[in-house]
Amino acid sequence: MSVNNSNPLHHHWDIFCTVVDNYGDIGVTWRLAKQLVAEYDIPINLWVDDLLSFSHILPMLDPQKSKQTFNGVNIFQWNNPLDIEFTAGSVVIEAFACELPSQIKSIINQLHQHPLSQAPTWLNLEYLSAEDWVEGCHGLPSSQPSGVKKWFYFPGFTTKTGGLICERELFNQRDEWQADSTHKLALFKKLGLQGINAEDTVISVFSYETPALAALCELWQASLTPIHALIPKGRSLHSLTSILPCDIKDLIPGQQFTIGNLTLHILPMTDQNGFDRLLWSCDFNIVRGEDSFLRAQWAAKPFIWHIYPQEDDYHLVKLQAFMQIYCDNLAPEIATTWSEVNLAFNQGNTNAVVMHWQQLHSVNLSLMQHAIEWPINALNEADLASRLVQFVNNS
Ligand SMILES: Cc1cn([C@H]2C[C@H](O)[C@@H](COP(=O)(O)OP(=O)(O)O[C@H]3O[C@@H](C)[C@H](O)[C@@H](O)[C@H]3O)O2)c(=O)[nH]c1=O
Repeated sequence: MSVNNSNPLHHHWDIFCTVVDNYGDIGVTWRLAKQLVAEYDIPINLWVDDLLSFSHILPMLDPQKSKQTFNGVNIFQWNNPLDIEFTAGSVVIEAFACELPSQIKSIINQLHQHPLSQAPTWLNLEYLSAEDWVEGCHGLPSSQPSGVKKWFYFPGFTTKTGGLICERELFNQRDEWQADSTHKLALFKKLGLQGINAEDTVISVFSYETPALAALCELWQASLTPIHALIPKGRSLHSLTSILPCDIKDLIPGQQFTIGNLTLHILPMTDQNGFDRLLWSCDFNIVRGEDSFLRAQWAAKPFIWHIYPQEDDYHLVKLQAFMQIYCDNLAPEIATTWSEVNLAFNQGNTNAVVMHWQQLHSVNLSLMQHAIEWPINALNEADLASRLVQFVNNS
């Protein structure tokens, strides 16, 4: 590995991602990488330390292969120390404060100090939050001992933040999909989910563990009309063991079982496009983390956000910050009901979640209308990729 760069810089960008747990870190970086290639024609190298986790949301990926290309993105196995030749491009992104390999840091430093070379723009892509302080921190530089600057890039919901990931054609594609109910029925069939009629209520569930989910399932069993809960094999099911017919490990995608008017379907994991279409096809989505949380908003359907738990319940501060902006122009009774459902779900408060879910019925139409209007407002005219490209050009 050497500093073989002299001006001009190579055009490509490198994105580094460590998989902490779950799929969010790789989910966000993979989505951004695809968009930068497709919409900005930027060659992207995505370095990932855990290809096995990645393969759950990109089933065609071979976890054994150290180099492969999908959607025009070069995907590299990131081992420490790095065992694949690295050539600096014009941008290096460390996602979510993952520590860059020391070889790469020293290449960036050497390029910075070399009078005839230019170092890549070095960015730290942060987690999404709707909190106020984000505006003040977005775009701040931190000077490294060598003098090179690392920039902090914060996604967010206002014009003074880094924006939200959203592909240019996404809303058109969603509208076309949702205009014809045969699309959702065809998707359910393709996923091996049986017995779902066009007028049935369909709810996708991609949450963490919480007793609130079991309480809702109990409520749904007594519903007067059929409800289908679509749940991938994973963390949500750990809260439902008392109603599952077998061990979670023995469940297979496509399997379904009915209790009262509730049918639970075990959902196969799909790629991200498939997951989007699933969210577009359901009446209500229970999502989590960072990426599915945003995709549920883009689906223009009502949702519950099960936020990733943090120490000292800090996640509840982040939840409140988002609920405040989401409810900003909602009538008070709608805002309160929706917020209370979300809070109860996140706090695992079984009585409260059931009570507030029942109240959702009376505000459902307004909530659905709000879900349709929200995505345009939330984008604030520019998505994350376009703001990021502009940020890099200006830095
Ligand atoms: C269920 C499903 C999900 N997905 C994708 C959508 C998302 O990109 C990804 C899930 O990511 P998230 O919704 O963010 O939830 P997550 O819980 O998996 O990830 C979390 O990981 C933690 C380490 C982070 O700190 C959190 O902020 C959060 O990102 O999986 C598919 O592509 N296909 C599927 O079938």
